[in-house]
Amino acid sequence: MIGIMGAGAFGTALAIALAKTGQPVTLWCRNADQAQDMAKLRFNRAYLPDAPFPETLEITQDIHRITSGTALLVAVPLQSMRSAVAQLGRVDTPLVACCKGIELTTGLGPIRVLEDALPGITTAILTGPSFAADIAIGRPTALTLACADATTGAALQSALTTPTLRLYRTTDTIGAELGGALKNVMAIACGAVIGAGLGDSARAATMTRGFAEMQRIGTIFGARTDTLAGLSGLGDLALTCTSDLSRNYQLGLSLGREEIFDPKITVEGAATAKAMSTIARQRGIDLPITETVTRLVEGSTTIKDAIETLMTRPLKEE
Ligand SMILES: NC(=O)C1=CN([C@@H]2O[C@H](COP(=O)(O)OP(=O)(O)OC[C@H]3O[C@@H](n4cnc5c(N)ncnc54)[C@H](OP(=O)(O)O)[C@@H]3O)[C@@H](O)[C@H]2O)C=CC1
Ligand SMILES: O=C(CO)COP(=O)(O)O
Repeated sequence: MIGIMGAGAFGTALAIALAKTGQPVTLWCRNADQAQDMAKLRFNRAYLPDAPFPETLEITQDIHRITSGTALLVAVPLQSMRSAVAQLGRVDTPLVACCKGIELTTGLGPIRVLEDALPGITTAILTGPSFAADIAIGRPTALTLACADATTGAALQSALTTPTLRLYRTTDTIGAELGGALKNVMAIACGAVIGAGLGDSARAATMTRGFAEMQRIGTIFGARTDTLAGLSGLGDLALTCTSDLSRNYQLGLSLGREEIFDPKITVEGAATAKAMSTIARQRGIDLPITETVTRLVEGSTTIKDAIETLMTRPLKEE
């Protein structure tokens, strides 16, 4: 049995993809009304209405039903993950973080948050370019499974791969965490560029210089360059900086157009930009795009001023 915590878009999509292989999957939902609705309708009306549940997908409200088995996938937004997993109690299976970001209060990524919240557990992260809707309807998708322990990583890779969901494995958990976290910040920046009508050339420049920031911070924290250039880094950067389906990109579009954005929508890059800007200021790391996104999101700069600031920085080598 594979357990999944979080019945939002991503948790539900993974549950459907894994259950389609015929194995038992248990999806835990915190909301009683939503759980009953899903059990009755056999689809997730709130988050993924076009994807019916396979027979082997069980909905539960009993958290103890997901604490053992082959793996427990944690698919809740990063800023809520610590409080979510605190409810689990004893866990007898590897925990796989299925979220992207840097925790505002600690500066930690998903794996480190899990290990901090539940000391002694085995952890991994599943990350890379994929929209929940694509995974749920069985479109081909490739993701990175990062686990510090190579043997556990290989077992998880095998358990979580399906005919339409292909996993590559790595032991570089830092690289996988940082790539997934920072690409969302760059997606906000690219959305803002397009939203403000600055054009595709400016977006390409933002993506490329954003990737340079990802490499700069990755080097400092010990990420491997091939991880950052892989699915969890460059791959996800390419997807979310160019697709209207990305919520981070959509927030950027709204900022660029000076429109209001619905605060209930999950946008991991906003808090991550702030967390990373704090780290960069403390450690003297130059992250101009991340800093600009932080300031745009908090409303302390305008698109016009932000562009002027970025374009008039001292000239340097690439
Ligand atoms: N959607 C996508 O295409 C993809 C998302 N991801 C990542 O997956 C993670 C989750 O995103 P996504 O599923 O899209 O988000 P959604 O907004 O679709 O869903 C979030 C889910 O988490 C639940 N939740 C929030 N806080 C808690 C908590 N404290 N305890 C328990 N459950 C909680 C919500 O419950 P409730 O409804 O009751 O609020 C909801 O079920 C993010 O890090 C995102 O970056 C990764 C790849 C693709
Ligand atoms: O992470 C994602 C794609 O890989 C989903 O992107 P958004 O969270 O921006 O919608």
